[in-house]
Parts: sequence; C-alpha cells; structure tokens
Amino acid sequence: MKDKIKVIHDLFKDENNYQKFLLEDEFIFESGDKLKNITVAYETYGKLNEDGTNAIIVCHALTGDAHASSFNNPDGRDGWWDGIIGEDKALDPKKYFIVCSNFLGSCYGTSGPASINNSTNQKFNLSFPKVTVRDMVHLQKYLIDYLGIQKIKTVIGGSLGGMQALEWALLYPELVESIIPIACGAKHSAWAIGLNEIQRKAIMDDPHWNNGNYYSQPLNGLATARMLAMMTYRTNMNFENRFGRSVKEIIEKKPFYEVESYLHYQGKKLVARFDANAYLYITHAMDSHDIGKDRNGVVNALNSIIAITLVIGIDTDILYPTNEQKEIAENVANGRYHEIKSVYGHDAFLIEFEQMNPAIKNFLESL
Ligand SMILES: CC(=O)SCCNC(=O)CCNC(=O)[C@H](O)C(C)(C)COP(=O)(O)OP(=O)(O)OC[C@H]1O[C@@H](n2cnc3c(N)ncnc32)[C@H](O)[C@@H]1OP(=O)(O)O
Ligand SMILES: N[C@@H](CCO)C(=O)O
Repeated sequence: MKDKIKVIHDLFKDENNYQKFLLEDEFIFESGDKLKNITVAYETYGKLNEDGTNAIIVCHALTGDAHASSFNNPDGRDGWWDGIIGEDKALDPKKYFIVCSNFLGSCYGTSGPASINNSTNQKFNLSFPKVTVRDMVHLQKYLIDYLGIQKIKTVIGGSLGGMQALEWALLYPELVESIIPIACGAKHSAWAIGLNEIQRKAIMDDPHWNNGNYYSQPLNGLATARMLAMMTYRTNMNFENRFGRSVKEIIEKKPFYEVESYLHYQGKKLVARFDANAYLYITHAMDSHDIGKDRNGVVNALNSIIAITLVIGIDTDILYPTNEQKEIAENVANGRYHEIKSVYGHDAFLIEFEQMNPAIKNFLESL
C-alpha cells in the first residue's frame, strides 16, 4: 500500500502543522464518483509497536480537525481532546499509537469543496463529489495502511466521530478490535436531519452563497447555522444557569440578552474558521449515516458487529438521545453502555473529561 501513496507532508506542512499525505490513486466515492490526488491531513501521538497492534483511531466531529491533542507540541494550540489524550489519561501516547485525521469533505487540510481542483485551478465548491460517512472511513483506511497499522485497538469518536467508529467496525471487521461510539445513533434521525436542513437553508438563503460559488463567505448564513446548532449542543439548564435573563446592553431601547450575545459570538467564531460549503457537505454526510443501508436494516447491521463495543451516552443530549446509544449497545454481539451525567448536553463529550477518562480507560484495560 505504501507504494501507492506519495507522502507530501514534508513539502506541504501548513500553518496548522498537520502532517499530510497525497493519495495518488483514484479514490472511488460511494456515489461512484472518482477523484485523484486527494490530500489527507493527520496527526499521530505515541509510537506504533513492532507488530503494529497498539493503534487507536480518533475520529472528530462536524467542525473538528486532526489536532486532537497538543501532546507533541505542548506549547502550541490546545487539542480538542487534550482532556483524554495524554500521559496517564485514557488515551495514553506512552501505550498507544494514536491517529487522528481530518475527514474527507472538511476544510482543515483534507480535500473537500474548499480545496483547489488542479485541473481548473479553481475551488471545487459544489463540483466536489458528495461525501458519506463510509467515504470518510474508506479514506482513513488508506492512511492506516500507509502507517503500517495491522490491528486497531479501538476506534473512538463523538457525534459524527462515533458514526465513523460504527462504520469502521462494519467496513473493516477484521482490523478493528473494539469501538467507542459516543453521543450518536446507528442512523441519523428525522429530528437530526431536520435540524441540519434548517442550518443548510440559512447558508443557502444567504445571497453571498451564490450557489456555492462565493468569493467571500456567506457570513450571515453560516453564523445563523452555528447559532441554531449551538442550541442543540447545549441544554436549557446550562443556558439558564449561565445566562438566565442577564442583559448585556440596551440597544435601541431593547435588551440585548447575554444569551443572544453568546450565540452571535459563537456564530462569528465559526465563520472565522470554517467553510460554508464544507458545512453543507458534512451535514449531508451526517444525514447519509444509516448503518443499516445495504445491510438489511439497522438491527441486522448491529447484530453483525463483532468489535467489542463501549457506547457512551449523555443523559441530557437532545440531538442524539440516549435511547439511540442504548439501541447500539443492546444489539451488538458484545456491547456495554456507559452514561455521562452532564448539564452540557451533546457537547459534553468535548467537556466532561473527568467522567470519560475512567470509563474509557477501564474499557481499554479490559480488552
Ligand atoms: C482548527 C480548529 O481550530 S478546530 C477547533 C476545535 N474545535 C473543535 O474541535 C470543535 C469542538 N469544540 C467545541 O465545540 C468547543 O470548543 C467546546 C464544546 C469544546 C467548548 O466550546 P467553547 O465555545 O470554547 O466554550 P463556551 O461555550 O464556554 O464559549 C466560550 C466562548 O464564548 C464567549 N462568551 C461567553 N459568554 C459570552 C457572552 N455572553 N457574550 C459573548 N461571548 C461570550 C467566551 O468569551 C469564550 O470566547 P473564546 O472562545 O473566544 O474564549
Ligand atoms: N460542537 C462540536 C460537536 C458537534 O457534534 C462541533 O462543532 O464539532
């Protein structure tokens, strides 16, 4: 497999310092579309053991990136899972070879709609092939082969990361010893698809979006999408405790509440770091998530999972409620369920490290 992959990370390390490789092979998408020269951005922490069996694959969520940890570079920017990746933490680079790559369709170094199409010298925009969760996993497999990994100890991720973990267990059962899907379901629900569609509509209704061919981002649409999404990532109780009815300032004789100010801030923060077309592609990929598709339904697919499975749910998650995680744990051959109690809701998998560390550590040690 190494012969097929031209490594370019020494040539093109970008400002985020991701390692990169270029897949010269034609990548075939689930849609049947084909694309050559796909770039993958990734990071690794720790060392692969001699027989190549101590690898852990970390899969990120909607707006995450390959920088899961600052382990290699403690003075650099924080990693989004520094709370569980590190010495003596659940994912310990002294024991495991931890790999995190930016998934297909995103905008943090791996090819997606914001990448330049070499044959036109223009951004792909909507001409980039449609992406599914299965496509993301198939592309990650090239990286795993390139790195010389023979067996994957676990695949772990929250939200869209958890969807990838499930697909890993189904697409490459011979390779995956265990999975830890967190805060996700076996398929994307009507509720989650509906919420994604409102976010996409906000982006596409922004005149700057221009059918995906924008010169500058559809800032208002993407910000509104993030504002709505934030309401689904947190909880009523969290906002009540945090903001209540506090007023930030009075604008034109009307109160501008702290919660409004917070949501506007979160919208602006995302548009400064994310691409609107990538947001559309990734939310569509999430909506494509249905492990039962072409596998005789969800229960059948779950029954066929042989990887030992720890499913983690969050008691206050309104986006992927705990019945979805329990369904997974109850139907796989060897499933366990652990529940995080949190005021934060869905985003708890990025916050509640004191609860996640022992649960994940105990599970890995029991394998
Ligand atoms: C390449 C990359 O950068 S990828 C970035 C990594 N991101 C990811 O991986 C996505 C996953 N991460 C996340 O979703 C988030 O970072 C989380 C869930 C971990 C934490 O969320 P945060 O937004 O950091 O926390 P929180 O909800 O407390 O918001 C804090 C921010 O809101 C601001 N804020 C709080 N209250 C208010 C208010 N009333 N009005 C305005 N701003 C406010 C704070 O000043 C703070 O600003 P800062 O982010 O510039 O420091
Ligand atoms: N808040 C996270 C989780 C979404 O599921 C993100 O922005 O990626």
